Amino acid sequence: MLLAEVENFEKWVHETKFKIMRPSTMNKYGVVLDDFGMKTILEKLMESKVFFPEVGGSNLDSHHGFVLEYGIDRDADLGFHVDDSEVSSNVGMGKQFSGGELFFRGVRCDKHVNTETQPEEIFDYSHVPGRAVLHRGRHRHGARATTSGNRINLLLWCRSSVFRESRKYQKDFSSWCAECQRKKKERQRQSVAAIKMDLLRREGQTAT
Ligand SMILES: O=C(O)CCC(=O)C(=O)O
Ligand SMILES: [Fe+2]
Repeated sequence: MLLAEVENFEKWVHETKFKIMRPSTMNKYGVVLDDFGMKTILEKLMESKVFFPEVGGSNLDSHHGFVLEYGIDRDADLGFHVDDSEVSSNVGMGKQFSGGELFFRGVRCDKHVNTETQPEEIFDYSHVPGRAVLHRGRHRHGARATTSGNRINLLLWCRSSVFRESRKYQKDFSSWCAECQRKKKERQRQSVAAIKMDLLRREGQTAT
């Protein structure tokens, strides 16, 4: 039913040449669900989530919900990005398609968003219609080209104003940014090595 609504809406937009807001600057197609009466149901969906508390997942209080369509006459793929969300839900809605795999490449804070991907962070996923993928908004990802058929997805970007406010005063995001975590471990390793060196040096001095 939702897909029929989306199709009708797209047809109407095409026929009337009506200018609508697309879900984000990355999409030429796709519709924002709040625009056709789905605000309350999306709020309920968002409130039911308690995943990813380290990125505000237990304090979600606003959302951006939309449907995306890929394939011939629609968008082909989606470039590498992070979402403007704390937690994102991505539901595969069909239809018949090939291609369109999602690729994930590690969670990053603003400062480290363009840093190298580590081998263990490479994760590709072929979306199955009817299944939802839930991920941190800061988990870098993209969607490969849909090579045949139509791929349609329901996206819900969930945000937490409390998390966003608290983030302004922090520098270290090692509880969720993999690069902050690596840097912190490296600092700890260096400081342990320096202490060991110092102890050895002092032991050497007392022995002579
Ligand atoms: O097409 C997809 O499955 C990915 C969509 C997405 O990542 C987004 O809209 O933020
Ligand atoms: Fe995304």
